[in-house]
Amino acid sequence: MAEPTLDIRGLSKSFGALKATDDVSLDLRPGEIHALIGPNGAGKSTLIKQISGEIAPDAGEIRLDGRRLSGVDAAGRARLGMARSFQVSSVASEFTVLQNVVLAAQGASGATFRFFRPVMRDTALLDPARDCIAQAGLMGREDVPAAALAHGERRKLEIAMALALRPRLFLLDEPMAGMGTEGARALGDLLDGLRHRAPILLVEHDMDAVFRLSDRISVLVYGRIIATGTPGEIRADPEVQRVYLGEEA
Ligand SMILES: Nc1ncnc2c1ncn2[C@@H]1O[C@H](COP(=O)(O)OP(=O)(O)OP(=O)(O)O)[C@@H](O)[C@H]1O
Repeated sequence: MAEPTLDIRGLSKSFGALKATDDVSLDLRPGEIHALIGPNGAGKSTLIKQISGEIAPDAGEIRLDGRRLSGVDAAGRARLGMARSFQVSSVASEFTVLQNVVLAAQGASGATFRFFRPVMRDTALLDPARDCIAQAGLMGREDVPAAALAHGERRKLEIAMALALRPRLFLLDEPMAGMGTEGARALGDLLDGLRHRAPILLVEHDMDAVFRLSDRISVLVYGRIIATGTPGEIRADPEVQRVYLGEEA
């Protein structure tokens, strides 16, 4: 079996008496979409924040490509290729699609400050940025200000910006939120293709998308993983049925 890209062992985080994540272990393998599902308050966001470096775990270990990440902050993890998307604040509304992607690429390179106009003439930055825009399905929209994009296009811009990080993996937190049926399906198709660029750890409440796209699903309940398996295994798991999926699946 291929070495996991991301390997999480025994991750725990408490807020006072509340164990938000409790001895969580999971891995993300090359080429896969691994979904993390669970009821509201199960600890999904807390887990993602520990992986991205926004919250320090109380215990446990995270490895990216075999390298221990303790002591590496969120910016350092992003530079190592951990692309966390759908943090809307990272998009600059007044800048165009192309400018946003170039800025993301420049930030990821860890380059010190450079003046913006020369950056926008630098083909070494522009060509890969245009590639990322095409892969995210935004070809022809390069010069549109982010503020003028439709909701679904903005999601695509966030994907293009994540691609500009030359990611080793994607951490996607509820990408389908607010998309509508058609939009969610189109975004799902995009994610389906992206997994071959870098594996995806997907937190998502849209169960249709989760069961359609995922290679594996882990179910988190009260901070603990109660099951990990293929969509078929998860659907058939009696405990998952009892505590979470119920009539939904
Ligand atoms: N900074 C914090 N301080 C105190 N408690 C917190 C903090 N962050 C999260 N929690 C609590 O930890 C638990 C897990 O929250 P978390 O947001 O990780 O769940 P979630 O599975 O992402 O939920 P949702 O599906 O609603 O987004 C919840 O009970 C929440 O209230």
